[in-house]
Amino acid sequence: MEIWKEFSFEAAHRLPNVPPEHKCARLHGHSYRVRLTVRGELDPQLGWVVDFDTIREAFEPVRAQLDHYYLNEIEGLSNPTSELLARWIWARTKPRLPQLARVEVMETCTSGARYEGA
Ligand SMILES: Nc1nc2c(c(=O)[nH]1)N=C([C@H](O)[C@H](O)COP(=O)(O)OP(=O)(O)OP(=O)(O)O)CN2
Ligand SMILES: [Zn+2]
Repeated sequence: MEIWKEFSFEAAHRLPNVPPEHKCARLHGHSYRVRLTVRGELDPQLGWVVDFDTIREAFEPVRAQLDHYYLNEIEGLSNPTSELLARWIWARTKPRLPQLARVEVMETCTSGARYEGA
């Protein structure tokens, strides 16, 4: 079974590798949303896969590195596209949450990226 929990953080970024006339070459910000999906067996006694709070505890130190920062200044995020941000979050969260199955990053209401470890 899969369960998920959603988070949000505010951050600024620009995309350094797009043409200078591209809108994302300019500094701008997003209210990012992150959905973490965990896959596992249902505990018959507790009736859940993992406590939602376990997901929150695993992600919070990672979220704290992003919230209200300029993403381009963070190590490993010099080109902070949704795709690379999803991979960055996976690399830092998976060791803390081994059941993690999917990271989804929603940069706007209509755009996002999904990463499942490959
Ligand atoms: N594949 C990707 N394309 C784009 C990314 C990205 O990370 N991966 N990022 C951007 C920009 O950061 C931009 O801020 C978001 O793009 P977009 O969805 O075009 O944003 P809009 O709010 O302008 O979109 P609407 O068309 O108004 O829905 C660009 N591309
Ligand atoms: Zn953007």
